[in-house]
Amino acid sequence: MLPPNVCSNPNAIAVSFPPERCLLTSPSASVRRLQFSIQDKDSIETCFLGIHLANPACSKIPALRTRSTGRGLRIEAVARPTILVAEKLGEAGLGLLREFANVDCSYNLSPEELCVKISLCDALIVRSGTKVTQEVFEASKGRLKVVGRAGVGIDNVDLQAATESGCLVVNAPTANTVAAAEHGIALLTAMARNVAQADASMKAGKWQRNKYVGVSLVGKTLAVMGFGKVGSEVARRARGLGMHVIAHDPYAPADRARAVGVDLVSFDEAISTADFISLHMPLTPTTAKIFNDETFAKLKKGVRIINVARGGVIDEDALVRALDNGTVAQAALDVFTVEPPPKDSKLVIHENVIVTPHLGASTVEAQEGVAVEIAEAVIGALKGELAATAVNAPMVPAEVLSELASYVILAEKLGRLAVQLVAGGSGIKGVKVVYTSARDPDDLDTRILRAMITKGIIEPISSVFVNIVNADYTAKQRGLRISEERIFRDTSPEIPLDSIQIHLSNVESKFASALSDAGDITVEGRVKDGIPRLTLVGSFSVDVSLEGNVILCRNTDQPGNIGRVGRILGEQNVNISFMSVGRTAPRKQAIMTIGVDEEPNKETLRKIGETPTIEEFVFLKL
Ligand SMILES: NC(=O)c1ccc[n+]([C@@H]2O[C@H](COP(=O)([O-])OP(=O)(O)OC[C@H]3O[C@@H](n4cnc5c(N)ncnc54)[C@H](O)[C@@H]3O)[C@@H](O)[C@H]2O)c1
Ligand SMILES: O=C(O)[C@H](O)COP(=O)(O)O
Repeated sequence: MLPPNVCSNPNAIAVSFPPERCLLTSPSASVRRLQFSIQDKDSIETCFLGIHLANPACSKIPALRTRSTGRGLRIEAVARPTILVAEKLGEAGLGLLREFANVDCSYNLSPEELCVKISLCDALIVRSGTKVTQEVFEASKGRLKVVGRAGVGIDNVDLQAATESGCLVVNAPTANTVAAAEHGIALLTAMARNVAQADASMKAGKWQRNKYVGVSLVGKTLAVMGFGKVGSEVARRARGLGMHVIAHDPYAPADRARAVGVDLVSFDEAISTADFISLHMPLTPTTAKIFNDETFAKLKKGVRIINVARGGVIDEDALVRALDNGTVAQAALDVFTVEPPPKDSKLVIHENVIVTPHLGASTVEAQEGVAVEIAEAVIGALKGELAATAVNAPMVPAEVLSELASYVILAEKLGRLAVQLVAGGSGIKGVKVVYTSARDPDDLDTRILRAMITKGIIEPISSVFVNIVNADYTAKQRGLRISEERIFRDTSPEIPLDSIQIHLSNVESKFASALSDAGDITVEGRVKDGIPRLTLVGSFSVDVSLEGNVILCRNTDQPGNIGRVGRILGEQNVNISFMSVGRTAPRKQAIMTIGVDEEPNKETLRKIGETPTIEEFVFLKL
């Protein structure tokens, strides 16, 4: 049995053993070390099984993940992730999740129970009924990587807390649009014809034909507040009912509205001219209680209101007053400030109000669609893919990501390298990134590169985990100003980038030769044949693959230097993977860049430092 060595995560065991014990071979590199990160102790058997079955195609087995490191190929056997589904989800989505992960469907958890469970989960899927608060992120202790909102509204997820903890939030924004729009129309027509009240009356044994005379829709004005996905579908359907539709949305393009035969108007015009008002804006600090006493005072007397958006956009007490004084003739509500609303809610029991318990998205078709949409988004995010429906991270299309894949690695390694050149390792304030490219700036999305540079700079000098979600936030928190500059270079626009340069300003370097003429620590890299390479240190051109660890030495260019350093490394069994010499001129100042597979011990580094021809040197881990 292999000796387990328990690592810092209390839920994980890391087991390492030497190459000769490995049962795996790899097509691309020799295995030097094998490490299993097993997040759930109960899965150890499964992981070992996976290893015995492994063959050169091992990287295709989902439980095994290969990562190229300076020490060769690192293979990690990872336990299947655990996904907590905290609210009912369609079977098709659950099926997809179960193929990929351990799925724990636990509905109706109290906030305390959720906090206990979450520390054992990598992803959480909710609908609108679960509050994902800062406490939940804190309780997860960094394990929670993705929150999937099986629907549109993300007002029940604390996005700031998610971002701060590097947790990606994804939603399913399209699959319930039609269902919500249909429910809006159902409420509109039911309200106009008193369907719910008449039904209740008949069930109570009455026959009240005169009491339930309704109003017609044709020719009436409907104001759609929020002309997004649901709002525009409601508008389209209302036009089919012969209504005159206007809309208010400060962010919607007028031509999209015109295409549906709708005029975009101001908030005041919309609310003061409408016979019916249908709400379809999200709940945000700006829209919270946007319908209040002041607003109701501006409405056309006898207006009818439908809300299938969020309860919080209406001040519910003000609505009760407006209903009581006849300003609002009727309201049809699917959503409430507090859900479920209190049993004695004056709004719910009001005779001119019809209500449904947040059913907008609740059709069989919509729930199956939402379940698949969110399952795919969560699985993709757990695999490390950038989600197209990310709510708190830049959305980078898959094709852009695949095109930039090697540059993403380059960006992180350059950041990692640059920060290790700083004397003291902290106190960096200004980072300038210069991208040279033949592409038009609009055709080059650098957000992911900036995030990876930030990761490379911050992670070696802190315990913070940085990813694309929290990179900008973390940089800001640490007072790190990252500016970006594009330089046009007339190379092939087929290639997204020619080079990436990082400049750290106002810092001292432990390797003076890394300072450019302007006094900034400067490193530059390029991708050649898909391999990230270091091409400039300070003002010295070099050309080495950015793999493994690197020793930078400054010396006077003369015969014997390479041999001397090579011998010291060889004596300590440190394998040199590559070498490059950059010099200002023959026999003048030179930089020797040596890639090493192993990490030299202190004694080896001391010997290199004492070599008479070496003027300065630095060892950098990539
Ligand atoms: N009842 C339900 O079950 C149900 C189902 C689906 C969606 N919803 C809710 O409906 C709302 C709309 O969903 P969607 O998918 O159409 O979202 P969306 O993002 O496509 O549309 C929202 C629109 O509101 C606009 N908007 C933002 N602030 C505004 C403001 N101050 N005034 C006017 N418009 C503003 C935006 O520009 C956007 O066009 C969301 O709150 C969502 O949670 C509810
Ligand atoms: O925002 C949404 O998608 C709707 O309000 C649906 O919410 P639900 O998933 O809780 O039904």
